[in-house]
Amino acid sequence: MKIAIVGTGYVGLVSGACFAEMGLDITCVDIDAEKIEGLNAGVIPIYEPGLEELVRRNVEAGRLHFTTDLTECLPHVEVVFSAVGTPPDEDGSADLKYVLDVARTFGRHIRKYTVLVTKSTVPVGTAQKVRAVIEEELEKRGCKVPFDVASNPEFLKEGAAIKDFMSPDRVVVGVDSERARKLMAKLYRPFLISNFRVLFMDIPSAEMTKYAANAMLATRISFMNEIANLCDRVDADVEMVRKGIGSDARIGNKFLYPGCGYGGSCFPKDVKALAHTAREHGYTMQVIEAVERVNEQQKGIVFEKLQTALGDLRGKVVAIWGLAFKPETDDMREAPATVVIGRLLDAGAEVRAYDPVAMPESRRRMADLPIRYAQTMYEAAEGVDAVALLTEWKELRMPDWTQLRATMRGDAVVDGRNIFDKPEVEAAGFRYFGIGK
Ligand SMILES: NC(=O)c1ccc[n+]([C@@H]2O[C@H](COP(=O)([O-])OP(=O)(O)OC[C@H]3O[C@@H](n4cnc5c(N)ncnc54)[C@H](O)[C@@H]3O)[C@@H](O)[C@H]2O)c1
Ligand SMILES: O=c1ccn([C@@H]2O[C@H](COP(=O)(O)OP(=O)(O)O[C@H]3O[C@H](CO)[C@@H](O)[C@H](O)[C@H]3O)[C@@H](O)[C@H]2O)c(=O)[nH]1
Repeated sequence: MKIAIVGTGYVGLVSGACFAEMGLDITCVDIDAEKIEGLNAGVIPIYEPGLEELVRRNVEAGRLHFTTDLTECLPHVEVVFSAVGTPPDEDGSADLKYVLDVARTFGRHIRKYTVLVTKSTVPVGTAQKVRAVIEEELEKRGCKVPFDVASNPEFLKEGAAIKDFMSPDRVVVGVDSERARKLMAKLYRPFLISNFRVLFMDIPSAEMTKYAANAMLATRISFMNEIANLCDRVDADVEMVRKGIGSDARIGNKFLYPGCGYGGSCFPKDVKALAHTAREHGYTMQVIEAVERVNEQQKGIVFEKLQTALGDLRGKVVAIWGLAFKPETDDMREAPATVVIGRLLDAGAEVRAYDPVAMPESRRRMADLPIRYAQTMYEAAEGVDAVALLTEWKELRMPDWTQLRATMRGDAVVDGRNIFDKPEVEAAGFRYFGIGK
């Protein structure tokens, strides 16, 4: 089966490579000519474990192709996945410009029955808009080509994207025709061969499921961050509390880690977009709006702890360990590091930074800021007053505290992800500041 995937970002490229691995013939399409040129030359535009090898293998096998022109492959494919970005607009709503652009091209050029599947995260009601755009284009052409639209939200996590795509907990598919349903079932069968967990539903429910899932996960994080902030004030240890509640099967132990706030290209934008959809329908989602407010506040927690530790920050030097919004990615969209670094510099502090993979991205994103990058976590910490850990990369988890104590000027360690052993850090002569522990 031949399919096209439009948008060659985290979702599109991973989906394309994984479908190709299952033996399908995939064409990945992107309007970014530089990206496509790079991909055709074997350059992967993002850091995602395992992706480079997966792409190379499938390109070599002749199953994975890259182009800037959707119209070129459209006559040959049965399904088009739309995995373009849906960035937040100024009012928090999802900007559907790219999604509707794809629909327009689809409507202008299809010649036979094809299904347009939206994989991007889009607000409930988007499929109707997509369908209307396609119908409008077909009408302009004066022809009646059969087509279907479908919703197939993606649940992969960056850093574990291939594993998540290859063995998903479930696949959610919103359809309104039997023909599209059969096609989608065929497409996903190889991924779920021993336990078919494709949940078919109506399209609005599928669109809504994606936001509900992200909002629920974000809610757990903001909830735990508030519990941690209270633990700080009453001398309780949130790590004990986390274990205590996570062992209740009704609660479960995942996504209960307090820290310096959630970042990334999804939770912040999707929580805002859900709240916006609700308001558009005359309803205020109070829990969801509070989740976002708590997160905004939490992104400042490391800065506040540095203030507590160091007092006036003017002239103080701080090492930032970890810049990406989470480990195993170079993505810095909405990363807490951007907030902490901005506030430190505004307060007159000097910033040294180290991240195993996100430094090129950080240099690009914060090009105008006077950040000094280091080659190792130890180099970043030389002569500083405090170190602050923001991303729990594996290589940052077991520092040699004795060595650090000898080379640092000050004695403050702010653990924005609660990964260090407080007694061990204190035994080496440091003052330890965790999040609720
Ligand atoms: N990043 C994730 O982990 C993740 C996970 C699940 C869902 N999502 C959702 O999937 C969607 C894509 O996210 P992403 O992180 O992969 O985005 P991204 O920004 O990494 O990639 C989007 C790509 O689409 C391309 N594009 C835009 N308009 C186009 C057009 N008309 N034709 C061809 N290409 C076009 C851009 O050039 C870009 O390369 C979003 O809606 C996001 O919310 C993301
Ligand atoms: O207990 C936790 C778990 C996560 N985080 C933070 O939450 C953010 C998001 O992490 P994660 O969910 O692992 O990464 P994403 O790649 O953003 O994935 C989320 O967003 C994607 C895009 O919609 C969805 O597909 C995924 O299912 C959903 O987990 C990161 O800043 C994490 O540090 C916490 O603070 N505490």
